[in-house]
Parts: sequence; C-alpha cells; structure tokens
Amino acid sequence: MELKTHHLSKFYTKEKAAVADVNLVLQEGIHALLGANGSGKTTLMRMLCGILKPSEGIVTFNAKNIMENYEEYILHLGYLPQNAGFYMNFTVIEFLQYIAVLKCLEADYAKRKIDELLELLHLKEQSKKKLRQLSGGMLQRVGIAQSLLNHPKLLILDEPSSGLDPKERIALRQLLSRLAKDTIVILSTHIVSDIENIADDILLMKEGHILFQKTVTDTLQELKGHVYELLTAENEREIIEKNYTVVNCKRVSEGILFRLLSDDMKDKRSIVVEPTLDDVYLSYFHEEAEYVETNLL
Ligand SMILES: Nc1ncnc2c1ncn2[C@@H]1O[C@H](COP(=O)(O)OP(=O)(O)OP(=O)(O)O)[C@@H](O)[C@H]1O
Repeated sequence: MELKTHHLSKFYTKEKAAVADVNLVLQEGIHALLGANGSGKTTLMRMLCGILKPSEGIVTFNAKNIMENYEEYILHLGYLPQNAGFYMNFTVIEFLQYIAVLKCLEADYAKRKIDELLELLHLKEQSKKKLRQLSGGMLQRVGIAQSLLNHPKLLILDEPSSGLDPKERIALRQLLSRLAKDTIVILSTHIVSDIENIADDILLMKEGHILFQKTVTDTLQELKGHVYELLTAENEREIIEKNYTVVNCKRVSEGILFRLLSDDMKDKRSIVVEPTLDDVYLSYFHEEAEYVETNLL
C-alpha cells in the first residue's frame, strides 16, 4: 500500500500557504506528524482524508487519485478529527452503531466489531452512558473506536492522545503499534513522548513545509554532539539564556543545571549528553516553545 502526495498545497489566504508543496510517500507503519500549533498538520490531514480540497496538487492511494475514486477510498479510511463533532445525546453504543451505518458496515460484522472495540478501548462500562456524561479522555477513546470500525487500511488520527491519561496513552501506543503492521497510520502530535518509541518515521512540519521525513534514530543522530548539560551559578542565568537554546533548567543545591543546545559550545564546564526528541523539537521550534523550569530544591 502506498499513500502519496504530489505537490500538495493549501492556501486559505493568497499571502501564505497553510500547507506548502508537500511531497510524501507513506507505506505501512506509524508516521508521526510533529509540529507546533499552526504548522499545518490538521490542514494536511484533512486533505489526505479528501474532506478539504487542495489548492494545488493531488493525493493518490495505490496510484489512484483519491478524489476520482473517493467512494472506494473511504472504505479503507479511518479518521479521528481534532474536534470530533459528537451527538451528545447518543449513548456510546448508539453512536458507534450510527457510525457503522454511515460506513455501510454489515450488521453482524458491526455488532462484533463494536464489542471488540469497546473492550479494546476500555469503554465497556461506559457503553450505555450518554456521550455528554463522559470525560474528555473517554470521549477521545470513543472517537478512536469509531475510526477503527471499518478495519481501515489507512488510519489518520489528529492528536489522538489529547485528553488521555498516562495509562490510556500507553494503551493507545500499544494498540497503534499492533495495527501498524498492516496499516498506514498517520498521527499528528506536538507531544514528543507519544511517538518516541513507536513511530517508524517522523515528519517534521513547520509553517506548512515538511522539513524532513526520517526515522527516530536518524532524527536523533542529527543533534549528536550539540546537546549539553551545564551547571552554573544562579547569577549566570541571564547570560546562558542569551547565548544558548535552553531545553530545560533545573535548580539544584549547587546552582542551576541547564540542558542546552549549541553549535559552538565554549564553556569548559559543559558535558555532552545524548540527544532526545525533545531536544530535536526544541531545535526547530525554540521560538514557539517555552522551556519548563523544574525546581528540585
Ligand atoms: N479554515 C481556515 N481558514 C483560514 N485559515 C486557517 C483555517 N484553518 C487553518 N488555518 C490556518 O492555517 C494554518 C495551519 O493550521 P492547522 O490547523 O492546519 O495547523 P495545526 O498544525 O493542525 O495546528 P494545531 O496543532 O494548533 O492543531 C494556521 O495558520 C491556521 O491559522
């Protein structure tokens, strides 16, 4: 299976492309679309689903233009939108039955699949509750369940871990890893830990452009030798913040322990440390992000 974009662009306004000339080739596996707010992830995903018309370019699935074969394409597609519009008066089970009808699923299959998904997404106890009675994390799991109803070959999830607690995030990662053997999974996030251990490749998106498509190992390799820890006195804080990109900063009894990015580290007190995806993210989005100071005192 192969999903491809060919010079895909979207202009909401004439001045700036929300998605700019994106050329991707995606096969089975987990593809993590990583980018700051507003970088174009949702716009790209909506075009991949065929629900937003590109300004330029096309999307093909197994070499067929998705818009020319849309009825066939959606049979293979599962989609979790970012702000799923739910019918809040439906119970969980009614909602899933309703989506199964919209997806034209055969009744016996739908019944079995709904049971399986309620179990898989830990929603059995909530199955007779109305959607408006559910927490944000439970609703998100209902959204994930509906995206899986038709056993999609292509699964597009916009911020799937949003609202999930740590245990459910882990369960979701395990579920996606299992599915990815024979499914093209594309998920968007700005939470690095959600993808660090499961993504086959990372698509880094900034201001509408895909800056790279690489494995996690290759992505980390790029920053090797550029990430440092540096223990300083409290009064050096300003100069450090001026000279380096600060990933993290921790108050310890001896002073302040900084984690820093630098292409030109001259401070002899620094030690090189192994890069993480958080470092990579910060190296591309340090203008957008604010580091968190942790206080151990
Ligand atoms: N319907 C729209 N009309 C005009 N501009 C839009 C529209 N939807 C998105 N945009 C703009 O397009 C750009 C990309 O937005 P998009 O929602 O695709 O980004 P994103 O990476 O998904 O962001 P987030 O992480 O906040 O969901 C932003 O500048 C946004 O303001």
